Amino acid sequence: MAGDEPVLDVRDLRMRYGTTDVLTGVNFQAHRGEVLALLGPNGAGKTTTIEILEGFRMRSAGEVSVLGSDPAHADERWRARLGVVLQSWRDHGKWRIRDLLGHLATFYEPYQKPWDIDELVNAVGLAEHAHKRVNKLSGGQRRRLDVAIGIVGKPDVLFLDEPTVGFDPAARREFHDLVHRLADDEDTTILLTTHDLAEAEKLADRILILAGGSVIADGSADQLSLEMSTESEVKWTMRGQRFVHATTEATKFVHDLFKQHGDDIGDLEVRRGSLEDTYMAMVVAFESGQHEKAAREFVEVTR
Ligand SMILES: Nc1ncnc2c1ncn2[C@@H]1O[C@H](COP(=O)(O)OP(=O)(O)OP(=O)(O)O)[C@@H](O)[C@H]1O
Repeated sequence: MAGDEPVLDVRDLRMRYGTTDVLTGVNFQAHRGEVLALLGPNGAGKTTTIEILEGFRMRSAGEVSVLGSDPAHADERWRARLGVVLQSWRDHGKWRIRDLLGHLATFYEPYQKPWDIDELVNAVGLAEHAHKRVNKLSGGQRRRLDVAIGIVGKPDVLFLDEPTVGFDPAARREFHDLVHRLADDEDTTILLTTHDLAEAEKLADRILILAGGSVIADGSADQLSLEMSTESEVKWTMRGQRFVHATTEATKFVHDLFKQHGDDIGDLEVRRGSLEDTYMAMVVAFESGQHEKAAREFVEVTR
């Protein structure tokens, strides 16, 4: 695979369950070391998309390439370059953590050098539980183990389906550091789904919003915020009083504020609209567009 070829290349991907079209033409690419967050309402088709890319589910139509191969026809060597963290992992209850990870690592050995198990157990924050049985772990610790299982083979591509559900704030922060480390130091390409928009904003180089069967937005959190002209919040103090103003033109507003009040302004703070504001605006705009379209079509049909 050439260096500049996309690691993930999805063109006009379609998926139909029975008579229901869930994906109606999904398009996106990802390059080496990029972190993508796939967002969208419940039932939008995020897990379906990821499962097709993992080779776990056959698509109805479209072209998909992962690491230069079609997941529907890829071999063991290809699979060994993939890391997968599912929404819930199968039960390995009786295994001790260190033994389980060591055992799983042997599957990757013919193809590439897996993680050193002690280093891995440390990286996911399970060092003090390494000799415990899986069924003795708490929910959050289980999830950490899921992540360890997903990355034990040092994958080139990592798929994470809602990886931090059940994590406490410390585990969440450790996990974010781990994702940055994998992307920056190991050049791992990462596609994750999450409903935690602050997490997506923190982790992802690019955000994809899936709605109505296709990708309705693709860009960095900043780009999407600009596209939707999401309002920023400007806060300042003046003569002992606090002020707040919401504006889509924060720079101009601050400039005018200083022109008018100069040195009287103190404690100035500008907060760009969060990804949550942008996401909500985009999904609401998309859904109201869909309703209008459906209403127009209804009028046309009944005319
Ligand atoms: N095996 C299946 N057979 C029939 N329908 C399915 C199947 N799997 C998923 N679906 C349907 O496809 C749609 C998309 O499901 P999917 O799990 O991909 O969505 P999602 O975006 O991951 O949702 P969530 O945010 O709730 O996890 C849903 O309406 C779901 O009911």
